[in-house]
Amino acid sequence: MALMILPLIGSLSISEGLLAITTVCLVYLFLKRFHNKIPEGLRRLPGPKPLPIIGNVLEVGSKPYLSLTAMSKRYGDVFQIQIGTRPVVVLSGNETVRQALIKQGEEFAGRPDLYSFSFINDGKSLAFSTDKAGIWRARRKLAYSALRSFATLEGTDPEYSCVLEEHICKEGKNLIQQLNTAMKVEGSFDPFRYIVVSVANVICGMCFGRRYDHHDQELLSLVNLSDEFSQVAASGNPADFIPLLRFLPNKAMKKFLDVNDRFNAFVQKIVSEHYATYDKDNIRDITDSLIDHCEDRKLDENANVQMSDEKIVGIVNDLFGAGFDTVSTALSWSVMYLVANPEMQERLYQEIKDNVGLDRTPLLSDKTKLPLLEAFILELFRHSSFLPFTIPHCTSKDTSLNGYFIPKDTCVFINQWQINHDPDLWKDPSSFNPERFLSADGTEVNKMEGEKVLIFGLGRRRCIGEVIARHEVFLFLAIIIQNLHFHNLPGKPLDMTPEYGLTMKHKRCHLRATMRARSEQ
Ligand code: HEM
Repeated sequence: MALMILPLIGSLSISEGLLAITTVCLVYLFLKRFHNKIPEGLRRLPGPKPLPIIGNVLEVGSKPYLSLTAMSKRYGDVFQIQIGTRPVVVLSGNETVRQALIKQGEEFAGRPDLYSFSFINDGKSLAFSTDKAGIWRARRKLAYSALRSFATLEGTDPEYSCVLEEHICKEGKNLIQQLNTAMKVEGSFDPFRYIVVSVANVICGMCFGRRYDHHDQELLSLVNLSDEFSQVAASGNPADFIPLLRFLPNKAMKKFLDVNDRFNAFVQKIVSEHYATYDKDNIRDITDSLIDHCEDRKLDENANVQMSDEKIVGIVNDLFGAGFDTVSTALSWSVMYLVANPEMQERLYQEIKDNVGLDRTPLLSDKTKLPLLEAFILELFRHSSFLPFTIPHCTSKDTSLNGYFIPKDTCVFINQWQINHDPDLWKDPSSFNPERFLSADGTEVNKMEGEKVLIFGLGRRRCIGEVIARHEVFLFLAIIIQNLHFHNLPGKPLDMTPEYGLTMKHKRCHLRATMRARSEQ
């Protein structure tokens, strides 16, 4: 750039040159000042001083949930960092996050235009794309109602209250068999490898009307790669903020692109098969119902929003993707916490034995009879905070929070981990203690305490799969605790260190399980 300017300077006199340089500098300073102008009565965001080009990347480091929590102690609930050259506002604290996402929800509901997001679902993702508010709202409504109606449909077996319960119970029982066989054949198993297929089958059942064998190579190679997706899609991925990094060799980004391509091709193939066999009078699953919606063309008449067929049917891609990785991560962590807390594992088993019995599969209607299990799940969400940040948000207009000015189009990180570990909200936050959620006599879950746990986001962007996810985690866990006793391999201590990503996972490891003996039953 400088070399291109030199010949021009050569044709000027020294005083003309100085005048030109001074003018450029003054214009730059004026624009900078104008750009950063803070409206009267509001304050400039606090935060660490950024370095040129890289900003605060070094301070943020490889565990942003910890470094940004530490920064919130110094700078407060609303502060600004710079990743590369891009300013990012970080929100912490229960009250502040509720104020932003609920009371000022409209202003904080956008998504930033991040480089990595443009590859997810070919840039047409419901969760990650920068769709205009009207389009996003219409798609979200469609996704939510498709999900709800296909979860609550009557199942094929009257034993179950709905098709979701039927899918989970059948997959849960099958999972027990798979783990039992793995124990007999190999003597140990990698819990995530089996859990992820069972969970994927529940969402596949609803979205595509099919399930896959635990040894289906196509599904296995796809769902077992979710770590690579999660690492790049996480808040604070430098390639999203420092454009130069996109052109340098980047192994994680290459794998991310590959996972996205394979994922899109997998879903696309199923969608094409659905188009070929679509019958208006026999809507088989969520994919059919979305195709049906395109055929009818009665899209959100009130808002008068028009969307392409691709954007409508593409919703199934988001539901499938969001539906298996999150829930299988939660369940895989659950098994780790059971092994790390053997007494708790035994108490949970006793609770199921005493209140459900051992002759039938636990059902959703058993929830109120199993307060310790419910408390365990809440503590699992809180302690692991395996979704440490929500998906990044973005401001839709100039706004302010706690008296600080935040311009339009600012990228916003919501630190869920900080809220779940805030000593002002939780007694001894670093200890794993499900009892913190139980009433004094241990018979009920304290709902108010439970609502303080932040893992599904809040407000307009709150997870649309929350109810389904909570049902899945509860039922799968009840079934596996009723049937199996988990423990670690002798001489192999558990490694509970999370690996940072959009969903944080524990390191892949091998565990053992013994079937609960008949005499016990
Ligand atoms: C334990 C399991 C789950 C957790 C912890 C979880 C958490 C989250 C979080 C934190 C967000 C982002 C909220 C924000 O940006 O503020 C989200 C968004 C989303 N989730 Fe979930 N989720 C789970 C399961 C599911 C399931 C089972 C589905 C669907 C079947 C689902 C579908 C979605 C979708 C479509 C969005 C995007 C919403 C939007 O951008 O408007 N999630 N989830």
